[in-house]
Amino acid sequence: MKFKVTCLQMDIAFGDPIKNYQHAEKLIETAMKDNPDIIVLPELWTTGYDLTRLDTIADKNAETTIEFLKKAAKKHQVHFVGGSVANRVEQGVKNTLLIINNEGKLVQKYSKLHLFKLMDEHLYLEAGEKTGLFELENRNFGGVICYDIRFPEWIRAHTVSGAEALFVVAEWPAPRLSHWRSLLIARAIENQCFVIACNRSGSDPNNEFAGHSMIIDPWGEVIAEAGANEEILSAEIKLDLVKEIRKQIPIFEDRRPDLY
Ligand SMILES: NC(=O)CCC(=O)C(=O)O
Repeated sequence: MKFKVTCLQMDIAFGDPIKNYQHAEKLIETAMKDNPDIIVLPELWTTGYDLTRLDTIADKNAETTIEFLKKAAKKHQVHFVGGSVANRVEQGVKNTLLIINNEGKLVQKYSKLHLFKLMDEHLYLEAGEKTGLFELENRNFGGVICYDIRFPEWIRAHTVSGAEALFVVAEWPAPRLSHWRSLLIARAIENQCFVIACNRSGSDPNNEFAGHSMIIDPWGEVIAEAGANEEILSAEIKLDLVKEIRKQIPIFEDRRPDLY
């Protein structure tokens, strides 16, 4: 089974959800010319990292963003790994990834587990509590957010539970581009899974972002990589390759969870 996946590596207007919805809508229209099966958006794409103004700009229960994505999913009959959104819930604001299927149904919400202190997330956001496992067309996937990729045991929790591809949504700054690339390739090799990673481009008052969204196969080969600027990046992922590679080097059989 194969899926065409498309990352919308977009620039994000700081603290301006209306502008970002309009911009995303245009990018989705353009991306659809290539007939993708799954469209991926970056982390916090409606607000950027405007954390001090979350009181006014966070999306209550992510309702507006869910509606936006549901409408686009139904119109274009495409699945969305709909990036993450500043999601106002009872306990505070979470950084929540939204998965909407091509019938316009919300199939999963995953809130970022590891908050990134270097960008003050711990001061403004609440951490999530469960995995980002989800199913589309009866295949198993995992979804995580940016800093989460520094925690191999968290990614492993998704692949031992059956994920064949890992989606990563991010706002990863340019000075750590080499970490971004190495960590994503390592996660693909050690988990023998596809990695589809959508970063943002552009800058905000505090950071310049790296771009370089990547689509990596389960052997660790980069099958598509964006540059630093805004770009729509697509590739086909053939999920049967996961089984082949896991048969060739059977790390899931050989690991020793009795000792570690
Ligand atoms: N938005 C993030 O989680 C950024 C993570 C990051 O930059 C890192 O180095 O890790």
